Amino acid sequence: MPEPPSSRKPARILVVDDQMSMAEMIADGLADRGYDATPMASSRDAAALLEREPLDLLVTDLRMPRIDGLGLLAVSRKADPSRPVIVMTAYSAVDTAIESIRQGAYHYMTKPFKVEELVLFVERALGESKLRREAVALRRALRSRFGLENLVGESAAMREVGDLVERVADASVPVLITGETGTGKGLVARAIHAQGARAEAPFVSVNCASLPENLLESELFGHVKGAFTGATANRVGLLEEADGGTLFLDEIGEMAPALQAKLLHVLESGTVRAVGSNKERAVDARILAATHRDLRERVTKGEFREDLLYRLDVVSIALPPLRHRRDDLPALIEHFLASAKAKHPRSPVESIAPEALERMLDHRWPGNVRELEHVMERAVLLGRSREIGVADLPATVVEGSAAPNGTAFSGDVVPLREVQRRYVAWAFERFGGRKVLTAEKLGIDFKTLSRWLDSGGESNEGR
Ligand SMILES: Nc1ncnc2c1ncn2[C@@H]1O[C@H](COP(=O)(O)OP(=O)(O)OP(=O)(O)O)[C@@H](O)[C@H]1O
Repeated sequence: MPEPPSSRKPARILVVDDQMSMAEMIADGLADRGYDATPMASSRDAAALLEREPLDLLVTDLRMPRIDGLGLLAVSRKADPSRPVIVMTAYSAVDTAIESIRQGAYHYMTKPFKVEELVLFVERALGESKLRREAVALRRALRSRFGLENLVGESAAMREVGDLVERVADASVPVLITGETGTGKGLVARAIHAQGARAEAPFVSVNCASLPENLLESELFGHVKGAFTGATANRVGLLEEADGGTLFLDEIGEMAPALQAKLLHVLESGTVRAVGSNKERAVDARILAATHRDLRERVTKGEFREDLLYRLDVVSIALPPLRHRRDDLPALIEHFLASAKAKHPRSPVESIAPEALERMLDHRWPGNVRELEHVMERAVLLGRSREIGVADLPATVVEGSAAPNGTAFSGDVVPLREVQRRYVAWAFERFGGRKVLTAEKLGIDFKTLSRWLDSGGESNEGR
């Protein structure tokens, strides 16, 4: 596709009419107003030019030998669908002119017309196509910053997530994104927004757990002056700020019941009422919500409204914990290694040693992708050599890989004392029977450790 015109260069316009004098007259008129206009009588030559050159606009007669105006319109649209085309027609051929609009022409002018009239439409068409091009460029930029390509991971689970994001992006339905902390819920929300029809409109995000109830209420719904002490002016809420775009409600599970009811009202009525106001205002914000909680369980406990859950859970995207998609680890490690290197260009780190990689592959990653991101950044920042070694990894990663059998949450429940005994024995073994190191790592003193090991758990510690 031809490049959009630079703002300094005059727009290039091709004027085609089989009567050369007519084409010239119009081109002269346009040139007088600062356009770079070329007259042409042969529609064949014009077609070749339209295919080859980054022209900004086409003005063409409809009735012409060989390739007529509709033909030229088709050629132009194929070469550059965003290039506006204005057709000229005799009064008797208005039907064809209307057909040309159906086929994508911007406007038709009935002959005879004044050049000033044409100039008006040329200006408007060029303005609109510039805006469209800018919007496309902006959207592309947004997509590359927040789009799907930022969701690293080729595991079946992540491919399914990517697929769902694409399928729901353009719809305006709410999406509920679930998953443990750090699994990428925020990233998925941004990708849905950036991928969809609302990409150019605002993406507004709020963490429902971070604010007390009354503050969150006025953040979300806005307030009018005097609604409460301190409300010294009207304030537009986030729902309205996100009008036309997306509102991302993170940690929705923490929202207080009264606010849940107000949010449900917004979803049902498409209107919002600011705190202290009696006026409902229409609002069109797409709601994306995320939680690390099991909302169904919260519903059972009476802590979350079932009707709101149904409204939010039109589509849900569940992000699996990282330990359930270990296939993604190598790609994620590489991704974060590259981004950490870009952030810390003075670091000598280039790669990761096989042993360190092995430890990372074994780790349970309770903090999921966020934890991995931090581990990589730390290793790149602190690393002194080309390779990240085991010593560059935090103790949690190095030691935490093999959870002691006694502490795995499965099977029979055993008394805490027994868990403690088994854990201590496991740690002792892990540190090669070195009592001082084991005691230090467990955060207990040497004597306590000895008692625990000697008594097999019959310690009177803590009694
Ligand atoms: N699949 C992924 N590819 C690349 N980066 C990811 C991926 N998943 C998560 N991240 C990165 O990990 C970090 C944590 O992700 P995010 O904040 O989206 O998680 P979250 O599930 O919303 O966490 P929380 O529940 O704690 O808010 C971010 O920096 C994000 O960019």
